[in-house]
Amino acid sequence: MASMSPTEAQALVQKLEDISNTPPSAILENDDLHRRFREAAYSASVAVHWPSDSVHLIAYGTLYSSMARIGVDTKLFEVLAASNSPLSSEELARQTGVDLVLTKLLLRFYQSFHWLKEADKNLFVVNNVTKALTPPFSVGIEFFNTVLNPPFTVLPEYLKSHGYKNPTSVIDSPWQSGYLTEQHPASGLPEFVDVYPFEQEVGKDTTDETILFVDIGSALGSQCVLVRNRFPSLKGRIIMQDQQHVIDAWNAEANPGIGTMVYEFFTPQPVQGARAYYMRNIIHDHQDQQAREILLNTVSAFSKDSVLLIDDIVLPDEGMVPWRATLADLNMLSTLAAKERLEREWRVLLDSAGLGIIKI
Ligand SMILES: C[S@@+](CC[C@H](N)C(=O)[O-])C[C@H]1O[C@@H](n2cnc3c(N)ncnc32)[C@H](O)[C@@H]1O
Repeated sequence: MASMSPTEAQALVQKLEDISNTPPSAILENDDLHRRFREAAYSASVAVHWPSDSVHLIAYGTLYSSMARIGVDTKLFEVLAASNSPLSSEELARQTGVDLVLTKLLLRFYQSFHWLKEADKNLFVVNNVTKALTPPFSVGIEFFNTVLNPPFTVLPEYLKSHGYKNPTSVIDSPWQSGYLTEQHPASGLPEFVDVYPFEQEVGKDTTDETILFVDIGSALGSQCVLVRNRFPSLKGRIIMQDQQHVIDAWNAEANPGIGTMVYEFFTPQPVQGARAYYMRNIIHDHQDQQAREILLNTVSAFSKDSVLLIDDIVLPDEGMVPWRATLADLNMLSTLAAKERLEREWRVLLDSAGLGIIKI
Protein backbone atom coordinates (compact mmCIF):
# COMPACT_ATOMS: atom_id res chain seq x y z
CA MET A 1 0.00 0.00 0.00
CA ALA A 2 1.45 3.41 -0.98
CA SER A 3 2.05 5.79 1.92
CA MET A 4 0.27 9.13 1.72
CA SER A 5 -0.95 11.77 4.15
CA PRO A 6 -4.72 12.10 4.65
CA THR A 7 -4.59 15.52 2.94
CA GLU A 8 -2.74 14.11 -0.06
CA ALA A 9 -5.22 11.23 -0.21
CA GLN A 10 -8.17 13.68 -0.17
CA ALA A 11 -6.58 15.69 -2.98
CA LEU A 12 -5.93 12.58 -5.05
CA VAL A 13 -9.51 11.32 -4.73
CA GLN A 14 -10.82 14.78 -5.61
CA LYS A 15 -8.59 14.87 -8.68
CA LEU A 16 -9.82 11.46 -9.82
CA GLU A 17 -13.43 12.59 -9.37
CA ASP A 18 -12.75 15.68 -11.49
CA ILE A 19 -11.03 13.65 -14.19
CA SER A 20 -13.83 11.10 -14.35
CA ASN A 21 -16.39 13.89 -14.81
CA THR A 22 -14.38 15.59 -17.55
CA PRO A 23 -11.44 13.60 -18.91
CA PRO A 24 -8.75 16.09 -20.04
CA SER A 25 -8.47 16.44 -23.84
CA ALA A 26 -4.66 16.27 -23.50
CA ILE A 27 -5.21 12.62 -22.53
CA LEU A 28 -8.08 11.79 -24.89
CA GLU A 29 -6.27 13.25 -27.90
CA ASN A 30 -3.01 11.40 -27.35
CA ASP A 31 -3.45 7.75 -28.34
CA ASP A 32 -0.69 6.42 -26.15
CA LEU A 33 -1.71 8.42 -23.09
CA HIS A 34 -5.35 7.56 -23.69
CA ARG A 35 -4.60 3.82 -23.67
CA ARG A 36 -2.38 4.02 -20.61
CA PHE A 37 -4.84 6.15 -18.70
CA ARG A 38 -7.79 3.89 -19.60
CA GLU A 39 -5.91 0.84 -18.32
CA ALA A 40 -4.63 2.59 -15.20
CA ALA A 41 -8.07 3.94 -14.29
CA TYR A 42 -9.65 0.54 -14.80
CA SER A 43 -7.06 -1.31 -12.81
CA ALA A 44 -7.14 1.33 -10.04
CA SER A 45 -10.86 0.71 -9.77
CA VAL A 46 -10.48 -3.07 -9.70
CA ALA A 47 -7.62 -2.82 -7.21
CA VAL A 48 -9.96 -1.33 -4.62
CA HIS A 49 -12.92 -3.64 -5.20
CA TRP A 50 -14.18 -5.40 -2.13
CA PRO A 51 -14.31 -9.16 -2.70
CA SER A 52 -18.09 -9.05 -2.95
CA ASP A 53 -17.84 -6.29 -5.61
CA SER A 54 -15.77 -8.60 -7.77
CA VAL A 55 -18.19 -11.46 -7.24
CA HIS A 56 -21.21 -9.32 -8.13
CA LEU A 57 -19.65 -7.71 -11.19
CA ILE A 58 -18.57 -11.05 -12.54
CA ALA A 59 -21.57 -13.15 -11.54
CA TYR A 60 -24.08 -10.72 -13.03
CA GLY A 61 -22.26 -10.72 -16.39
CA THR A 62 -25.18 -11.91 -18.52
CA LEU A 63 -27.46 -9.26 -17.04
CA TYR A 64 -25.42 -6.43 -18.62
CA SER A 65 -25.98 -7.87 -22.05
CA SER A 66 -29.74 -8.16 -21.43
CA MET A 67 -30.00 -4.64 -20.01
CA ALA A 68 -28.07 -3.26 -22.99
CA ARG A 69 -30.37 -5.13 -25.37
CA ILE A 70 -33.48 -3.67 -23.70
CA GLY A 71 -32.07 -0.16 -24.19
CA VAL A 72 -31.27 -1.01 -27.83
CA ASP A 73 -34.62 -2.72 -28.57
CA THR A 74 -36.64 0.12 -27.07
CA LYS A 75 -34.35 2.69 -28.75
CA LEU A 76 -33.88 4.41 -25.41
CA PHE A 77 -30.19 5.06 -26.14
CA GLU A 78 -30.97 6.21 -29.69
CA VAL A 79 -33.70 8.59 -28.56
CA LEU A 80 -31.38 10.11 -26.00
CA ALA A 81 -28.50 10.37 -28.49
CA ALA A 82 -30.74 12.07 -31.07
CA SER A 83 -31.90 14.73 -28.65
CA ASN A 84 -30.22 18.13 -28.52
CA SER A 85 -31.33 18.68 -24.96
CA PRO A 86 -31.54 16.54 -21.81
CA LEU A 87 -34.65 14.32 -21.58
CA SER A 88 -36.76 13.47 -18.55
CA SER A 89 -37.84 9.93 -17.69
CA GLU A 90 -41.40 10.91 -18.71
CA GLU A 91 -40.23 12.13 -22.11
CA LEU A 92 -38.12 8.99 -22.64
CA ALA A 93 -41.09 6.81 -21.66
CA ARG A 94 -43.28 8.68 -24.12
CA GLN A 95 -40.82 8.43 -27.02
CA THR A 96 -39.94 4.77 -26.44
CA GLY A 97 -43.42 3.54 -25.47
CA VAL A 98 -41.95 1.92 -22.35
CA ASP A 99 -44.05 2.17 -19.19
CA LEU A 100 -42.84 4.97 -16.91
CA VAL A 101 -42.09 2.81 -13.85
CA LEU A 102 -40.00 0.50 -16.00
CA THR A 103 -38.30 3.46 -17.71
CA LYS A 104 -37.24 4.82 -14.32
CA LEU A 105 -35.92 1.43 -13.27
CA LEU A 106 -33.93 1.12 -16.50
CA LEU A 107 -32.54 4.63 -16.07
CA ARG A 108 -31.46 3.88 -12.50
CA PHE A 109 -29.62 0.83 -13.71
CA TYR A 110 -27.98 2.58 -16.69
CA GLN A 111 -26.96 5.49 -14.53
CA SER A 112 -25.47 3.29 -11.82
CA PHE A 113 -23.24 1.71 -14.46
CA HIS A 114 -22.43 5.05 -16.12
CA TRP A 115 -24.14 4.08 -19.39
CA LEU A 116 -25.71 7.54 -19.39
CA LYS A 117 -25.71 10.60 -17.12
CA GLU A 118 -28.29 12.42 -15.06
CA ALA A 119 -27.27 16.01 -15.81
CA ASP A 120 -29.87 17.50 -13.50
CA LYS A 121 -32.74 16.13 -11.44
CA ASN A 122 -34.63 13.66 -13.70
CA LEU A 123 -32.84 15.01 -16.80
CA PHE A 124 -30.74 12.53 -18.71
CA VAL A 125 -27.97 13.01 -21.27
CA VAL A 126 -25.74 10.70 -23.26
CA ASN A 127 -22.14 9.90 -22.48
CA ASN A 128 -19.55 7.90 -24.41
CA VAL A 129 -21.19 4.60 -23.42
CA THR A 130 -24.69 5.63 -24.53
CA LYS A 131 -23.28 6.57 -27.92
CA ALA A 132 -21.57 3.18 -28.16
CA LEU A 133 -24.96 1.53 -27.62
CA THR A 134 -26.54 3.17 -30.69
CA PRO A 135 -26.21 2.03 -34.35
CA PRO A 136 -23.97 0.82 -35.87
CA PHE A 137 -22.22 -0.56 -32.76
CA SER A 138 -25.47 -1.66 -31.12
CA VAL A 139 -26.01 -4.39 -33.74
CA GLY A 140 -23.58 -6.55 -31.77
CA ILE A 141 -25.67 -6.25 -28.62
CA GLU A 142 -28.62 -8.24 -29.96
CA PHE A 143 -26.35 -10.84 -31.50
CA PHE A 144 -24.47 -11.43 -28.25
CA ASN A 145 -27.61 -11.45 -26.18
CA THR A 146 -29.64 -13.86 -28.30
CA VAL A 147 -27.08 -15.99 -30.08
CA LEU A 148 -23.95 -16.09 -27.96
CA ASN A 149 -25.11 -15.89 -24.36
CA PRO A 150 -26.81 -19.33 -24.29
CA PRO A 151 -23.63 -21.22 -25.24
CA PHE A 152 -21.56 -18.96 -22.95
CA THR A 153 -23.85 -19.91 -20.10
CA VAL A 154 -23.66 -23.66 -20.67
CA LEU A 155 -19.91 -23.61 -21.23
CA PRO A 156 -18.92 -24.66 -17.67
CA GLU A 157 -21.35 -27.61 -17.61
CA TYR A 158 -20.40 -28.55 -21.10
CA LEU A 159 -16.68 -28.59 -20.28
CA LYS A 160 -17.24 -30.47 -17.04
CA SER A 161 -19.32 -33.14 -18.75
CA HIS A 162 -16.67 -33.47 -21.47
CA GLY A 163 -13.81 -33.95 -18.99
CA TYR A 164 -12.39 -30.48 -19.77
CA LYS A 165 -11.30 -31.54 -23.26
CA ASN A 166 -10.97 -28.74 -25.74
CA PRO A 167 -14.10 -28.86 -27.96
CA THR A 168 -13.22 -29.74 -31.54
CA SER A 169 -16.46 -31.11 -33.00
CA VAL A 170 -18.92 -28.65 -34.48
CA ILE A 171 -21.71 -31.14 -33.85
CA ASP A 172 -20.80 -31.53 -30.17
CA SER A 173 -19.97 -28.08 -28.81
CA PRO A 174 -21.44 -25.90 -26.04
CA TRP A 175 -23.78 -24.66 -28.76
CA GLN A 176 -25.62 -27.96 -28.77
CA SER A 177 -25.88 -28.14 -25.02
CA GLY A 178 -29.13 -26.83 -23.61
CA TYR A 179 -28.44 -26.57 -19.90
CA LEU A 180 -29.14 -23.19 -18.27
CA THR A 181 -28.02 -22.13 -14.80
CA GLU A 182 -28.51 -19.11 -12.58
CA GLN A 183 -26.67 -17.97 -9.47
CA HIS A 184 -27.24 -15.30 -6.85
CA PRO A 185 -24.09 -14.36 -4.98
CA ALA A 186 -24.34 -13.59 -1.28
CA SER A 187 -24.79 -9.92 -0.67
CA GLY A 188 -21.71 -9.08 1.41
CA LEU A 189 -23.65 -6.27 3.14
CA PRO A 190 -23.18 -5.33 6.81
CA GLU A 191 -25.09 -7.32 9.45
CA PHE A 192 -28.04 -5.52 11.02
CA VAL A 193 -26.49 -5.79 14.51
CA ASP A 194 -23.58 -3.66 13.25
CA VAL A 195 -25.88 -0.76 12.38
CA TYR A 196 -28.70 -1.14 14.90
CA PRO A 197 -28.09 -0.92 18.69
CA PHE A 198 -30.02 -4.13 19.32
CA GLU A 199 -29.13 -4.64 22.98
CA GLN A 200 -29.96 -1.05 24.00
CA GLU A 201 -33.13 -0.79 21.90
CA VAL A 202 -34.84 -4.13 22.50
CA GLY A 203 -32.73 -5.95 25.07
CA LYS A 204 -33.55 -3.91 28.21
CA ASP A 205 -34.79 -5.74 31.33
CA THR A 206 -35.41 -9.05 29.62
CA THR A 207 -35.97 -12.37 31.40
CA ASP A 208 -35.67 -15.94 30.20
CA GLU A 209 -39.37 -15.79 29.28
CA THR A 210 -39.16 -12.60 27.20
CA ILE A 211 -39.57 -13.25 23.50
CA LEU A 212 -36.57 -11.31 22.31
CA PHE A 213 -36.23 -11.98 18.59
CA VAL A 214 -38.54 -13.60 16.04
CA ASP A 215 -36.97 -14.10 12.61
CA ILE A 216 -39.80 -14.35 10.07
CA GLY A 217 -38.85 -16.29 6.94
CA SER A 218 -35.55 -17.06 8.60
CA ALA A 219 -34.26 -19.63 6.12
CA LEU A 220 -31.63 -21.61 8.01
CA GLY A 221 -31.48 -19.21 10.95
CA SER A 222 -28.25 -17.34 10.23
CA GLN A 223 -29.60 -14.18 11.88
CA CYS A 224 -30.81 -16.05 14.99
CA VAL A 225 -27.35 -17.55 15.37
CA LEU A 226 -25.87 -14.09 14.87
CA VAL A 227 -28.02 -12.58 17.66
CA ARG A 228 -27.29 -15.46 20.03
CA ASN A 229 -23.54 -15.28 19.40
CA ARG A 230 -23.31 -11.50 19.46
CA PHE A 231 -25.23 -11.18 22.76
CA PRO A 232 -24.50 -14.41 24.65
CA SER A 233 -25.58 -13.08 28.04
CA LEU A 234 -28.75 -11.36 26.84
CA LYS A 235 -31.81 -13.10 28.29
CA GLY A 236 -34.85 -13.97 26.19
CA ARG A 237 -36.12 -16.40 23.61
CA ILE A 238 -34.99 -16.44 20.00
CA ILE A 239 -37.36 -18.03 17.49
CA MET A 240 -36.88 -18.77 13.81
CA GLN A 241 -39.95 -19.16 11.62
CA ASP A 242 -40.18 -20.56 8.12
CA GLN A 243 -42.01 -23.11 6.03
CA GLN A 244 -42.09 -26.79 7.04
CA HIS A 245 -39.42 -28.00 4.62
CA VAL A 246 -37.01 -25.31 5.79
CA ILE A 247 -37.57 -25.98 9.50
CA ASP A 248 -37.14 -29.71 8.81
CA ALA A 249 -33.64 -28.99 7.52
CA TRP A 250 -32.60 -27.23 10.75
CA ASN A 251 -30.08 -28.93 13.01
CA ALA A 252 -31.41 -28.12 16.48
CA GLU A 253 -28.70 -30.03 18.35
CA ALA A 254 -25.92 -28.04 16.71
CA ASN A 255 -27.72 -24.78 17.58
CA PRO A 256 -28.93 -24.79 21.18
CA GLY A 257 -30.94 -21.83 22.44
CA ILE A 258 -32.84 -21.19 19.23
CA GLY A 259 -36.49 -22.18 18.98
CA THR A 260 -38.11 -23.15 15.68
CA MET A 261 -41.65 -22.77 14.44
CA VAL A 262 -43.39 -23.59 11.20
CA TYR A 263 -45.13 -20.38 10.20
CA GLU A 264 -46.79 -19.22 6.98
CA PHE A 265 -46.46 -15.43 6.86
CA PHE A 266 -49.75 -14.91 5.02
CA THR A 267 -51.48 -15.91 8.26
CA PRO A 268 -51.56 -13.92 11.55
CA GLN A 269 -48.33 -14.05 13.59
CA PRO A 270 -48.89 -16.58 16.42
CA VAL A 271 -46.04 -15.33 18.65
CA GLN A 272 -47.52 -12.41 20.57
CA GLY A 273 -45.65 -9.46 22.05
CA ALA A 274 -42.08 -10.15 20.95
CA ARG A 275 -39.59 -7.34 21.52
CA ALA A 276 -38.33 -7.55 17.93
CA TYR A 277 -39.86 -9.11 14.85
CA TYR A 278 -37.27 -9.29 12.11
CA MET A 279 -37.48 -9.84 8.34
CA ARG A 280 -34.52 -9.95 6.02
CA ASN A 281 -35.00 -10.13 2.25
CA ILE A 282 -38.69 -10.89 2.70
CA ILE A 283 -40.58 -7.74 1.76
CA HIS A 284 -38.52 -7.17 -1.41
CA ASP A 285 -39.70 -10.59 -2.65
CA HIS A 286 -43.27 -9.30 -2.81
CA GLN A 287 -45.44 -6.77 -4.57
CA ASP A 288 -47.20 -4.19 -2.39
CA GLN A 289 -50.42 -6.07 -1.72
CA GLN A 290 -48.70 -9.21 -0.46
CA ALA A 291 -46.09 -7.17 1.41
CA ARG A 292 -48.86 -5.28 3.18
CA GLU A 293 -50.55 -8.56 4.15
CA ILE A 294 -47.30 -9.87 5.66
CA LEU A 295 -46.82 -6.61 7.58
CA LEU A 296 -50.41 -6.55 8.87
CA ASN A 297 -50.10 -10.16 10.03
CA THR A 298 -47.00 -9.16 12.00
CA VAL A 299 -48.49 -6.00 13.47
CA SER A 300 -51.46 -8.05 14.74
CA ALA A 301 -49.09 -9.67 17.30
CA PHE A 302 -47.48 -6.42 18.52
CA SER A 303 -47.47 -5.35 22.15
CA LYS A 304 -46.55 -1.77 23.07
CA ASP A 305 -42.85 -2.75 23.32
CA SER A 306 -42.67 -4.47 19.95
CA VAL A 307 -40.69 -3.21 16.98
CA LEU A 308 -40.33 -4.57 13.47
CA LEU A 309 -36.81 -4.65 12.06
CA ILE A 310 -36.82 -4.79 8.26
CA ASP A 311 -33.45 -5.71 6.80
CA ASP A 312 -33.82 -4.78 3.13
CA ILE A 313 -32.52 -2.29 0.59
CA VAL A 314 -33.86 1.29 0.61
CA LEU A 315 -33.21 2.98 -2.72
CA PRO A 316 -32.61 6.74 -2.44
CA ASP A 317 -35.53 8.80 -3.80
CA GLU A 318 -33.17 11.08 -5.69
CA GLY A 319 -29.71 10.87 -7.18
CA MET A 320 -27.40 8.05 -8.07
CA VAL A 321 -28.38 4.57 -6.90
CA PRO A 322 -25.39 2.30 -6.20
CA TRP A 323 -24.98 -0.40 -8.84
CA ARG A 324 -25.26 -3.14 -6.26
CA ALA A 325 -28.78 -1.94 -5.50
CA THR A 326 -29.83 -1.70 -9.16
CA LEU A 327 -28.55 -5.24 -9.72
CA ALA A 328 -30.63 -6.43 -6.78
CA ASP A 329 -33.62 -4.58 -8.20
CA LEU A 330 -33.26 -6.26 -11.58
CA ASN A 331 -32.67 -9.59 -9.88
CA MET A 332 -35.99 -9.26 -8.05
CA LEU A 333 -37.74 -8.23 -11.24
CA SER A 334 -36.29 -11.09 -13.27
CA THR A 335 -36.76 -13.85 -10.76
CA LEU A 336 -39.88 -12.94 -8.79
CA ALA A 337 -41.46 -9.98 -10.60
CA ALA A 338 -40.80 -8.14 -7.31
CA LYS A 339 -38.70 -5.06 -6.53
CA GLU A 340 -36.40 -3.09 -4.29
CA ARG A 341 -38.20 0.01 -2.99
CA LEU A 342 -37.45 3.71 -2.97
CA GLU A 343 -37.58 5.36 0.44
CA ARG A 344 -40.91 6.98 -0.42
CA GLU A 345 -42.32 3.62 -1.55
CA TRP A 346 -41.29 2.12 1.80
CA ARG A 347 -43.03 5.01 3.60
CA VAL A 348 -46.28 4.48 1.68
CA LEU A 349 -46.17 0.71 2.18
CA LEU A 350 -45.44 0.86 5.91
CA ASP A 351 -48.00 3.59 6.44
CA SER A 352 -50.63 1.41 4.72
CA ALA A 353 -49.97 -1.25 7.37
CA GLY A 354 -50.26 1.28 10.22
CA LEU A 355 -46.51 1.37 10.85
CA GLY A 356 -44.39 4.47 11.35
CA ILE A 357 -40.67 4.57 10.59
CA ILE A 358 -38.47 5.09 13.64
CA LYS A 359 -35.20 5.07 11.74
CA ILE A 360 -33.71 4.02 8.40
C1 LIG B 1 -35.25 -14.62 0.31
S1 LIG B 1 -35.36 -15.80 1.58
C2 LIG B 1 -34.76 -14.88 2.95
C3 LIG B 1 -34.17 -15.76 3.99
C4 LIG B 1 -33.54 -15.06 5.19
N1 LIG B 1 -34.45 -14.15 5.85
C5 LIG B 1 -32.26 -14.36 4.80
O1 LIG B 1 -32.25 -13.14 4.66
O2 LIG B 1 -31.25 -15.05 4.60
C6 LIG B 1 -37.09 -15.91 1.87
C7 LIG B 1 -37.48 -16.91 2.93
O3 LIG B 1 -38.89 -16.82 3.14
C8 LIG B 1 -39.42 -18.12 3.27
N2 LIG B 1 -40.82 -18.08 2.84
C9 LIG B 1 -41.27 -17.94 1.58
N3 LIG B 1 -42.61 -17.91 1.56
C10 LIG B 1 -43.01 -18.03 2.86
C11 LIG B 1 -44.28 -18.04 3.50
N4 LIG B 1 -45.40 -17.93 2.78
N5 LIG B 1 -44.31 -18.15 4.84
C12 LIG B 1 -43.17 -18.25 5.56
N6 LIG B 1 -41.93 -18.24 5.01
C13 LIG B 1 -41.86 -18.13 3.67
C14 LIG B 1 -38.55 -18.97 2.37
O4 LIG B 1 -38.59 -20.34 2.75
C15 LIG B 1 -37.18 -18.35 2.58
O5 LIG B 1 -36.48 -18.95 3.63
